[in-house]
Order: sequence, then C-alpha cells, then structure tokens
Amino acid sequence: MDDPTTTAPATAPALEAEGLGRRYRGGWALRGCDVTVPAGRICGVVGPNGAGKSTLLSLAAGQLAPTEGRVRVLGATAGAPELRARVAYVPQDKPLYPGLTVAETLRMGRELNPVWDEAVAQQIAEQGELNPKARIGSLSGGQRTRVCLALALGKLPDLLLLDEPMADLDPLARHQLMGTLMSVAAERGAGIVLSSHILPELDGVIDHLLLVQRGRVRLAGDLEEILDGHRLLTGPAAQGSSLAAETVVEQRVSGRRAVALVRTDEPVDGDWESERPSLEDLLLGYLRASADTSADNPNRVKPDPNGVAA
Ligand SMILES: Nc1ncnc2c1ncn2[C@@H]1O[C@H](COP(=O)(O)OP(=O)(O)OP(=O)(O)O)[C@@H](O)[C@H]1O
Repeated sequence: MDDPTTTAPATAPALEAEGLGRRYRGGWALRGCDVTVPAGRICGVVGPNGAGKSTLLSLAAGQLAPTEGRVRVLGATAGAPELRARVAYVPQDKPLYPGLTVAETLRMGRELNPVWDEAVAQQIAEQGELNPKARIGSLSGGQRTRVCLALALGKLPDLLLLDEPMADLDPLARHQLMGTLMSVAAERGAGIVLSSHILPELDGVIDHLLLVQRGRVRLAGDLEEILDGHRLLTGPAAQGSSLAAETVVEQRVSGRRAVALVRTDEPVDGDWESERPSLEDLLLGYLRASADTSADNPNRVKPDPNGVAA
C-alpha cells in the first residue's frame, strides 16, 4: 500500500482537509473543515479576526498538528519532509533572525534550499531598496515582510502559504509584490493560499475562496461559481420581507432603499434591481451578517447552529 506521506502526484490538490479541527485550551479554533483547493489556484482565505484563518494555514504548513481530521498538501500529509522544498510558508509574525543582515538572510535561503532563484529573491529585496548590510532587527515591519517574501519566492515553491502577507506594506509595495507573486504563480503554475483582511487587494487576484467564520468554513469553492450563486439586490425598503428568509445572507436599509445579498442563481420576485455581487460586496455581506448579533433583523442569516465560538 502507498505510504500516504510520500504519495504526491503532480496534479494533487494544493490543499485537502477532511474533518479538520484544532482545539486550544480556550476551545475550538477550527472545526469540521472539509475543503479542497485544486492545484495552481490563487486562493483567498478571508474572515474576521479570530475566525481560524491562521490556524488553517498553520495546519497546512505542518506547524500545528490537527486535533481531529487530516490535512494533505500537494498530495502528502501536511508537514511531511518531502514538502519542505515544495511549500513556502510565511506566517503572520514573519520570523527571521534579527541579528543577521539582509544579505546573510538571503544567503541562508540560498544555502538551505535545494532549488533557489537568486534573481527573484534579489529583485524583491532591491525593489524595496533594502540595504543588504542592514540587520533584520533594524528593519520596519514592511521591510521584514519583503525579506520573508524574498525567501519564500526564492525557493521556487509549488505552493505558497501566506498569512496576511500584505498587512504591513505600503500601497506601492503591496501592488509590486502582489504583481511579483502573480507572475511567479503564472510562470511556474505554483499555487498560492493567502489570508487577507484587505478585500480590494484580493479582487482580480484570487480565483478560489475560503471564507472562515467562527472556526467554520462558511463558503468554499471556485470564486466565479460562488459569485454566480449570489445576487446583490437593491429596492424599496418596504419590501424587504418579500425575500425568502433562507436565501438572505445580509440585508440592510440605507435611507429608503434596502440592499440585500441573497444566495440564489434564480430570478428574484419583487421590485428589486438585481446584479452579480463584486467580491467585496459578497465578503462584506457575509462579514456583516456574522457581526450582526442584533435580533431586530429577521432576515439575517442565523449563525450556523453547529458553529463554534472562536
Ligand atoms: N496559540 C493559541 N493558543 C490559544 N488559542 C489560540 C492560539 N492561537 C489561536 N488561538 C485562538 O484560536 C482562534 C482562531 O485564531 P486564528 O489566529 O486562527 O484566527 P485568525 O482568523 O487568523 O485571526 P486574525 O485575522 O485576527 O489573524 C482565536 O479564538 C484565537 O484566540
């Protein structure tokens, strides 16, 4: 029988989780996670603070062990030795040796990785005008992020797991680095799974979505299919109750107009202008619905009864 830790066919999904869960002392951070992210996708992991995004990425990187279920990455059990060269993980806290210089850090990347693209690593460092002699401990948060991304992309991974990679970067750096990430992914067919709170930064970039809320994966799949399965409705405020409650993700009134995000690909009855939501409309609708704990909105989607408090 094949050893499950070593079977890694080229077309294996980037990420496959089955019944995946992780519990800390305070409770479940992630539970019942069943997702598949196909190879070569740019997958956005989105959700409010404390939703379980970092936990999922860390489990995929093999840095955390599941409490229950399992997670495979590129066909092998997360954390398997053979994945070391194929997967680059940049956690939120961007761990680097503060006493090393930028040049020493990149040299370490070159020496420790069996495959290394010096040109890509140098390009990322130079774009940020990083002084090669500067100590890591003297760099700003955004500069350290740049060094981490140089290390991650320099090793030419098949999969990048990036936890809030752009959070510390200024808009120009964000734009540049996102462009570099996308071109590396396109040229090499590498997959990227990245968590982010910066919703506009994901638009036009991701083609797969995981929305995590309260430790549960609430939406998962091909982004176009998810967007096609939702409508953003605008209409007179008075007719809000005409919508089938079970389809309403979120609804709010702005002046005399009601705006509703509904889960349907069918025409909607009533005096509604209907359009396909943008990624930001979709995500904000779900995030607002989750944040809205008021009882005075009968149409809001109720929290998943099996959901776990994060
Ligand atoms: N080491 C830990 N010990 C105990 N609880 C933890 C630990 N790490 C995370 N948690 C808890 O697990 C839950 C999920 O945390 P996680 O960091 O995965 O969320 P997140 O979606 O990445 O949040 P953020 O967007 O704020 O980074 C939170 O309730 C958090 O408090």
